[in-house]
Amino acid sequence: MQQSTQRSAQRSAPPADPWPAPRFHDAVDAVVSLPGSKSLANRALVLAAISDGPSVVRRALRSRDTLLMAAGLTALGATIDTSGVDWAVTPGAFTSDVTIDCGLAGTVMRFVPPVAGLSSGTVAFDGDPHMRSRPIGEVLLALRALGVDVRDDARGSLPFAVHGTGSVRGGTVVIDASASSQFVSALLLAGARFDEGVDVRHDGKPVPSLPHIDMTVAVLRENGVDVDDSEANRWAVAPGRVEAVDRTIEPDLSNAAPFLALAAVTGGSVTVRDWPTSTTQPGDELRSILALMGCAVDRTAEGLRVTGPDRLTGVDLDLHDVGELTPAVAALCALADGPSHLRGVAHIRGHETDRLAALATELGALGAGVDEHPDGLTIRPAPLRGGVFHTYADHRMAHAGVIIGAAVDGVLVEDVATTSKTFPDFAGFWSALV
Ligand SMILES: O=C(O)C1=C[C@@H](OP(=O)(O)O)[C@@H](O)[C@H](O)C1
Ligand SMILES: C=C(OP(=O)(O)O)C(=O)O
Repeated sequence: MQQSTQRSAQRSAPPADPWPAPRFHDAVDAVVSLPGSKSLANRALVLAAISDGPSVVRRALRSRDTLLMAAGLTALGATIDTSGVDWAVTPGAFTSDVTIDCGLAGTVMRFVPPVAGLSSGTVAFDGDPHMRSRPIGEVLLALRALGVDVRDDARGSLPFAVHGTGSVRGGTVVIDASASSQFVSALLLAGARFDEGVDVRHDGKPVPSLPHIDMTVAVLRENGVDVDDSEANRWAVAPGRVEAVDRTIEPDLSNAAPFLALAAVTGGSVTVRDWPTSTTQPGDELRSILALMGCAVDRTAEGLRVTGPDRLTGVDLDLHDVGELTPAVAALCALADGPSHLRGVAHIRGHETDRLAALATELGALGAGVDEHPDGLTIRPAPLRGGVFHTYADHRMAHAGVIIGAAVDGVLVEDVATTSKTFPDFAGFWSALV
């Protein structure tokens, strides 16, 4: 029987820890409405806070990362009403001395400091313990080169403080963004409000997650900002106003990965409602990845439907552009009928945890053959057994764990609540599909 799941608020009791991942013995048949995109929501919030009028972020995602972003921008001086489904944002004067908690949100740690440069107060940044080892140094160097006084303990990481003067000179800056596309997005998002705008050039190994920079460019243009991205590895934002934001947030297509994977591993069918026909979200790439693994992928009147095959095919994939999909894809590879090679994702060692090491350890502990390479994984499926799947405070490791648990008896996912980073009540939502 087809199950339709539409949940919007945190309403379940806190999940057990470790959490027995639901085992799906039958082919799933479900239609789901997923919460909004973290990447789109946090870009919209930043632009709204530095825009020239009252804004609204519709169907905002209510998750740890977006609430941290809202709290950070509110601390700076914006007014953000997060009480409803649509969040009203009113820009304000940025004048206070404040401390901003980045949690484990890359978008908060990278996107807010350039905005803080526009404040006349001192803005201190810190976050979760692991956040102190996620890369940010290139953004701090860039801000200094653009005229911002940034003080840290010389390690180029959290904690640091931006001593704003109320304006940022801006201009041209060369950075090495090979560790994260968010370095570039951060400078572009605030760049129109710098006196000279900003001209960012990348010099280094290829920038990962380039579609996320394209997303940044697209949302800037939607809000009236003039961006020149006609040359590879160079993005120039002209100085000017940012128009008020009125944007409906699309469902998070990267967070669709475990749900579509559920169809893939059970040989069933999952439809994600409201899958956009055109999008800047890199998660849209799931359509081709799942098709390569043998799934049928089609659009229906309701959304995007994935139907799993009898047996999943192993794949050889370069995930450089879509690194955040790696944990879910790796879990699928461990359940495929042949070996897979995932490449091009050295940078995900700097994500919420070292995802390559974590995946190799956790999939390996359940019986998969996994070789860890500097930039990827080779995964050789083998009969898997139950056990505790550790998540290292990483929401996408939890997604990998529940995918394995759907197909293997006795998998317990440690700290499944870490999924609240980008998905409210993930465990309740997932359980409702059994
Ligand atoms: O700009 C964004 O919203 C994101 C960019 C990517 O970061 P990296 O370039 O660090 O991979 C992605 O992995 C992350 O989940 C979200
Ligand atoms: C890398 C991710 O997050 P962040 O925005 O914290 O970098 C992610 O969500 O996979």
